[in-house]
Amino acid sequence: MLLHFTKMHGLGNDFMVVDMVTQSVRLPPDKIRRLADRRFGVGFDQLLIVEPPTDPDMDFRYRIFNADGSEVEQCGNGARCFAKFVRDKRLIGRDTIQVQTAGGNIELIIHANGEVSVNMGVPRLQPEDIPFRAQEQRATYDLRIDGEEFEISAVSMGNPHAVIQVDDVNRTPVARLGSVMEKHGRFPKRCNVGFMQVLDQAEINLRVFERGVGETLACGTGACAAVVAGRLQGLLGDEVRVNLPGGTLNIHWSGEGHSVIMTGTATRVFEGQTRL
Ligand SMILES: N[C@@H](CCC[C@H](N)C(=O)O)C(=O)O
Repeated sequence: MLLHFTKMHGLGNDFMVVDMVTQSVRLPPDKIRRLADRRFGVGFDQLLIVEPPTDPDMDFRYRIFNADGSEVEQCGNGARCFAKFVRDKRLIGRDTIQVQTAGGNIELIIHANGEVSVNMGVPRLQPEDIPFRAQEQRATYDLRIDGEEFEISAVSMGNPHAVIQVDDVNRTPVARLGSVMEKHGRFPKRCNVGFMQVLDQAEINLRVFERGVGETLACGTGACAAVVAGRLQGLLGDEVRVNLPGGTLNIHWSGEGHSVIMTGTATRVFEGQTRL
């Protein structure tokens, strides 16, 4: 059976996007892992599936699978690519698109310059909603990783994130700390781990070790979580440029109870088909 797909990326965070509105294929976790393999398969950080919605008020259902085959709740860079994909394929004619995800409903807005803004919803900060094991909600928590003490923030953007402030992202052992932190017992569903260097109130550098993938060139939900964590600590303002290894995202958040708005590019790389 032939599977048609589009290879896309958001700042180098790359995706295989599959339209399951017009085709129907079964993709169990072992197949996803094989397709994600960068030597033997197509190669991607996440597989994005476009499905008809189960909620009549939504335009599409958006499902996300990490390279390790696990289904996850949210993907910010993927959401921008999702918007470009459904417009380019003429699955919708509008520039504002309502999408249902396992991490909550999101709104995608395609701008005239091709950039996409995503209303990522209100970040969840209560420990049980992240989920994170703690007695009460705080801006930072102490955590022991590999025998060292760290101050981390815990934020859900639909998916769970830990954010750690560092002096210099280029001198941070992201793979070593990220792989331990991802599986820390206080995050029962594991977590994505962001390492944030604050440059000033309006700009940060960020590297993210993603759950189920490893370090990626960019993470949209990670950028949102870092801005939320930084603002809650009084380090950042409402409008923040987030520099990731693959490029820059603009994040707007005006504080607790408000939605996070992410704006950035979405790029199509090629169309492909593969035999399953
Ligand atoms: N690349 C993403 C996040 C994808 C999911 C994440 N790895 C998880 O397991 O939650 C983004 O751009 O947000």
